[in-house]
Amino acid sequence: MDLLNDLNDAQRAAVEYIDGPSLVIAGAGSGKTRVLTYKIAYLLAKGKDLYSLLVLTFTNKAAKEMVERIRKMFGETFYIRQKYMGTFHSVFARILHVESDKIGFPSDFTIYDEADSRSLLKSIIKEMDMNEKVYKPAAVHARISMAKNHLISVDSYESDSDIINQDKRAKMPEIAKIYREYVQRCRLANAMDFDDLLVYTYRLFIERKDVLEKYGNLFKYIMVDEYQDTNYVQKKILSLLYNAMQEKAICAVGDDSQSIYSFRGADIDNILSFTKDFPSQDGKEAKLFKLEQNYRSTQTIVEAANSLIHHNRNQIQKEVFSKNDKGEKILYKPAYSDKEEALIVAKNIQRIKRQDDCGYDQFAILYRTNAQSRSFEEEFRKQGIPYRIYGGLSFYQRKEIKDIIAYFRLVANPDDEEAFKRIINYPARGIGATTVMKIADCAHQNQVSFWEVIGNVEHYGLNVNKGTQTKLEKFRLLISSFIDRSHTLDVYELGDAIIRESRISEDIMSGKNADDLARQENLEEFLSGMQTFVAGRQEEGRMDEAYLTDYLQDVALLTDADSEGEKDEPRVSLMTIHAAKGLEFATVFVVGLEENIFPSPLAAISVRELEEERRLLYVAITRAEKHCILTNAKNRFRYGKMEFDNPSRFIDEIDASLIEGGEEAPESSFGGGRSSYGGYGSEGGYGGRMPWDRDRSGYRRDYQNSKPVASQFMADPKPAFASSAAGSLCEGCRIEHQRFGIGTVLKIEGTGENTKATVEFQNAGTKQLLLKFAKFTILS
Ligand SMILES: Nc1ncnc2c1ncn2[C@@H]1O[C@H](COP(=O)(O)OP(=O)(O)OP(=O)(O)O)[C@@H](O)[C@H]1O
Ligand SMILES: [Mg+2]
Repeated sequence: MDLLNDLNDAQRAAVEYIDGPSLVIAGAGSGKTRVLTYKIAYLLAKGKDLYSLLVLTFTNKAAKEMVERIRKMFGETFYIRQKYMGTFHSVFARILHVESDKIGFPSDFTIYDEADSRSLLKSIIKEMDMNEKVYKPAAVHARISMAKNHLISVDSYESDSDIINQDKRAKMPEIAKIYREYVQRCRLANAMDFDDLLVYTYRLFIERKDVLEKYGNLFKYIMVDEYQDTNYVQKKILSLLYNAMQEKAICAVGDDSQSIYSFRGADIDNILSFTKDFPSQDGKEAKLFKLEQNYRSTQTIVEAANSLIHHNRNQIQKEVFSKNDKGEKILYKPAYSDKEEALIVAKNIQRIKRQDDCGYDQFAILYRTNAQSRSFEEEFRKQGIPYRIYGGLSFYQRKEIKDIIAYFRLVANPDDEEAFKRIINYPARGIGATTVMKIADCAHQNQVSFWEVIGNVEHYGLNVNKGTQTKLEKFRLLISSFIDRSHTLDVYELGDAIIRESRISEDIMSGKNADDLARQENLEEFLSGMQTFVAGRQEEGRMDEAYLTDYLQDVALLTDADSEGEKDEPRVSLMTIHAAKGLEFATVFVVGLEENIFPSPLAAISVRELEEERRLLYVAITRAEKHCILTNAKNRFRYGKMEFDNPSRFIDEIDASLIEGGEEAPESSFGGGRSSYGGYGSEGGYGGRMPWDRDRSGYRRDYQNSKPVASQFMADPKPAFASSAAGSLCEGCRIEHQRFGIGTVLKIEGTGENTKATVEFQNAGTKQLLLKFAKFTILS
């Protein structure tokens, strides 16, 4: 078949095998996702209906890209509805919206996002008179989420002594109680959190064999991307569906070296037990395919990534090679400070952009934690480099947008407690916190929703004065009028009415400062997003379906990597490595490669966690097609104070012959090369010898054999930076400052305690230093 000509033999074999279960295990960039895409096309060409394919991708965006590719193969007129293609959460939310009444959940349920879940937990913790400092909502949520993803119900949780003991050790013995209340409150609000979308799907399939059978008959093929990151409940759901299929066919693709979600319950063993979990019709094992050629990256990048991952003991051995160009070495650029790190990245972006004549969208900055984006944002803004942040606060998480969406949610599902609390007094309508507390009490005593209470104030004995009662009634009428219109207006028209009549527009449009303008832009962006949604529906001829819930579902389930934002100009992408999974960029910067950041300090305690951190770096490096640049900062402002960190041990683990750089800027000041580098970590005042300071790749060994030019600096190892050197400072001296890096002294003024030096730093501009406090060493 022509279609398959642009696949290699191994990929082609994997695509063409459609008669039973198969697993493709292969390294990064070897075409796993491509195999799935072509397999869909292949099945369609063989006459299968798109509806009969269940395709689970890691992001909604990935699903959309698959559809686009298939469209290209079949011609633009090919009409595709991607109802059963998307993330586990979005596909099963779609199924639940049709079927949830069969397990006693009204189908217009709301989806609580992470913020809603935490806010509800916060209320519960407060109501139960527990200490919020001990019972941190995020930590409690993580525990509950872990339980749900392992299908541990409240009852089993309570009666499991291991779990209870763990909670006791974590000083949160009452989590079981919170869990119980949380589940009840979600029920009462007719809401499901993210984990519930999986848990209730599982229950639906267990409790209603007829529903399971329906989907078992419908699906002719199941495909799963990134299988290594599936968790227990996901595997269980797949397995139920699989067993219900008439002809059993599933294809999962994954890479155990890229399993990076165990903190969310992902189980790397799923990939190992796949062949057992999904036996073929005649009881045989699933067919295993291996892909070995990486098409994404240069040889050097592939080899560097391989050399790193080989340090993991628990890894399936596999070959990955590239026939692309050898390419440049991995560039390693250490910086003095986070500020300088951002500068180095910006400079290299400009350099490569000129050199390769490419757009800003060819670059990605990948970091371990979201908080690290700040220094890059500042530098990029200063230099006018357009960028976009994925993650952190995604568009739909911003306050003004969440407020508007809360109106939508309440219209779709008036029992939604979190939405109710969010807008009962926004924009301000004189309904204070005390009133809300009273409503909450009343609702809990009577086991009804907030909305039910304000609709029947007297019946439930809500104790508020006449004035407040009038205000509540006005609010109720406002929302009711939207509810009435929601049956006739489209989402955009409804949004427009809500924004005007609730007076949100007045609130947002009146301000004139920069923040207000940003909010106004967001509001406009939001409205145009709704227009796009409506237009899409019209195009598909689906104006009749209840699409307010659909719209809300789309919005609630957007993942970090899904948000696209303005497409007007190419931008540098900034994101966490977790969000970058499956993506590729011509140039990738992996930043913040420091002990205490990457590997994360928590990971240092166990081999298992350390291996996961290593896989995370493997994922990061393998996103790069042509250039991969690693950076770290010796000094970094964190948690409000200056922190000193050694370079990440992972840098040492990459085959040294594949890396260049590593010298301090500028290159000549320390005798060059990487030799100067180890001096900091192994002897300086803020490092000392670390257990992992092995003499392996050459950094430290080189250092020990070489005679550093900066002998003054090295002669005074403790502390490495000292103001005692100030006595011999002269104009024209070159110094290395702890924060500002290398600079030349222009002028010295004053005497004794008040001596000041004016120093021009290479990367931090000109600064005046009071020598008494300044921390620097003299270089020459
Ligand atoms: N046979 C091929 N010919 C040309 N290009 C290919 C071929 N196979 C894969 N590619 C390209 O190589 C890149 C990587 O492929 P793909 O994203 O499918 O890999 P992957 O195994 O899913 O990677 P990851 O593990 O990062 O998810 C893509 O740009 C893809 O189009
Ligand atoms: Mg992939």
